[in-house]
Amino acid sequence: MQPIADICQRVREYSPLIHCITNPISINQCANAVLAVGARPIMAEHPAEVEEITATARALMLNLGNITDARMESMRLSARTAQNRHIPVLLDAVGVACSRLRRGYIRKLLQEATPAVIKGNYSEIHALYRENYCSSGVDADAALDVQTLDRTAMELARAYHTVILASGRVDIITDGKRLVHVKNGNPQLSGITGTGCMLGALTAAYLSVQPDMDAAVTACVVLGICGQLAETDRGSGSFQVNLMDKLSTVGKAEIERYMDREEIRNEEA
Ligand SMILES: Nc1ncnc2c1ncn2[C@@H]1O[C@H](COP(=O)(O)OP(=O)(O)OP(=O)(O)O)[C@@H](O)[C@H]1O
Ligand SMILES: Cc1ncsc1CCO
Repeated sequence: MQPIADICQRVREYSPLIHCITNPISINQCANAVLAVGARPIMAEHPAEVEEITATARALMLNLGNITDARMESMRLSARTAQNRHIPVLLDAVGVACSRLRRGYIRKLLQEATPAVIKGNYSEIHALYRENYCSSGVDADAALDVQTLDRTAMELARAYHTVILASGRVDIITDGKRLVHVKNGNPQLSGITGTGCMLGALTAAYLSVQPDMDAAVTACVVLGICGQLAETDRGSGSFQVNLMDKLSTVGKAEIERYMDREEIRNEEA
């Protein structure tokens, strides 16, 4: 795989524009995360302008959290533009395990366009695989284990010819041939809203310079290490501030020192 510090460095060097169509709950954290790692966010979502905006971007992030009619229409238009122009897309299946509307929408979207990466927490990825699986809320079902998600993610990646990123205590990334686990992270990351959305935004930023599964691995390592370094006993407000500080300052030395990534399977080798 490409060295993670090199992928990070290329984003800082080129300052790519990242178009994000996302939910209003975590839109600010996502924009700041993209800026912190050296890319430029644009959070445009009006259906009449998104095609024009996507065409100027180096990657597109689509996030289903807090879906509305307007955002559904915009995401479809932007996905089509990105597909035609070979702009990599990160699709974040937020809430798909608890909503028939989102499940139906994502299925249609996937018939029209192939994202470079589909991401979700364990429940969301499992819901894309098992038609009848449901869970409540946007957080992950604690009963789903890593082995189950390894299988689910690999089969989904093969079926959709894409990369699957299943986030959780262990992040799972696969393109159907390679399977990587990233164990960096901190339980405090699940104590503030939107860290999963930030992971999607960071993956889109790294996809702009590395359009394959190494972009997703890089985002998991960077967010995970920054989560570890941000740990605090002062509470979740301070953790959120520390996290943003670490994202904007983390460098090669810390990445190489703390990276906890394991290649579980590689059918290409
Ligand atoms: N218990 C944990 N220990 C270590 N890292 C964790 C833990 N839980 C989540 N993370 C990390 O937090 C980040 C977000 O993942 P998570 O699966 O919590 O997203 P999510 O459920 O989609 O979040 P949200 O809906 O709030 O955006 C990932 O980088 C993941 O590795
Ligand atoms: C809390 C919440 N609800 C819809 S999206 C979102 C942000 C984290 O996914």
